[in-house]
Amino acid sequence: MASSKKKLQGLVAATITPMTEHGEINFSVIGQYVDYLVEEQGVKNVFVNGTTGEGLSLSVSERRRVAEEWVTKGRNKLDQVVIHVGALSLKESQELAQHAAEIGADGIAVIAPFFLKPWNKDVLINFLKEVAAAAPALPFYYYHIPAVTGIKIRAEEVLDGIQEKIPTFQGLKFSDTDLLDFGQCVDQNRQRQFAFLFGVDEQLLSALVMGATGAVGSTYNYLGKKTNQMLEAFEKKDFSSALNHQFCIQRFINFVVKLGFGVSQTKAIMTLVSGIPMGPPRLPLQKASREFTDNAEAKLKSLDFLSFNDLKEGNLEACS
Ligand SMILES: CC(=O)N[C@H](C=O)[C@@H](O)[C@H](O)[C@H](O)CO
Ligand SMILES: CC(=O)C(=O)O
Repeated sequence: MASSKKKLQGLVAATITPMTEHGEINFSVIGQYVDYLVEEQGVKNVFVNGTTGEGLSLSVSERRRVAEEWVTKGRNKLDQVVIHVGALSLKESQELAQHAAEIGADGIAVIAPFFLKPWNKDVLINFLKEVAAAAPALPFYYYHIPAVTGIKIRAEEVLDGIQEKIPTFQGLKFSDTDLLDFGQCVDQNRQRQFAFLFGVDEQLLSALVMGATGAVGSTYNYLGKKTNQMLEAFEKKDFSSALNHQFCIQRFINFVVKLGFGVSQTKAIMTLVSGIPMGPPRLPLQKASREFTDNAEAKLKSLDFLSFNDLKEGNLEACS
């Protein structure tokens, strides 16, 4: 049985996979990356090899090595290391699940296979169940990201009765803007102690109202501190200040979304903010343009997300 001793809560950074200019994984900076998340962003949980980590663009052996590095470097520093083990091949997914258990990860997550697709809930559950069974002692999270997988089966349906099929089921990572579906996932499972992790960073406050117990996202790599301030304000029921924090985060995300925002841009922003070289993404993604990075940098500075020593009057749109 999965141990439910520690529930996954708070912010979870969807980790970037650092790469060299030649497209190889740069394992050497992961230790530094762990320290940065904990010390500078106050983020103590990670979600490895997901969307942001280009997990589906890595080979199985690369995915194993990346997972090992995070577990090893995160030991005694991070609270939880969750490994995304979803793949198109059930066999690969099971291999990765078993491996995650062997190396001492804290949980596994799986997306719906998206090439040959499960067309209904029962088939999707059967797939997830077979993966979960390969790591029978690890908490299992279903990763719902319909815009990317193209699998539109509502999360509320997937969760209905899931614990009977997958005893290790422990939560949902919900990366969609349908708050009706998300709210119903929470409402229909109130007695069950599941983790409800929201994955649309720019809308996290609305999901907190709807019952989210935590959040997994790409922006917590570099806006973790700011987002933690929002969580604290929400916790204290200071909703006006929580809203100010959310709006501040939205100003940045809205700005980059309009320029074109994805994993490549996340790599560029994180390199800029943390000083840790994340390198280019792997094909089919392409490196963010110089123009994007310059614009993002100016915006980060004006919002005070990046120190701006040469501006004496303070920045123009910083939020308190
Ligand atoms: C599609 C995608 O990558 N979503 C991420 C996690 O689920 C989010 O963290 C977004 O990057 C973030 O909300 C910005 O849109
Ligand atoms: C954003 C997210 O959760 C992921 O990269 O998988």
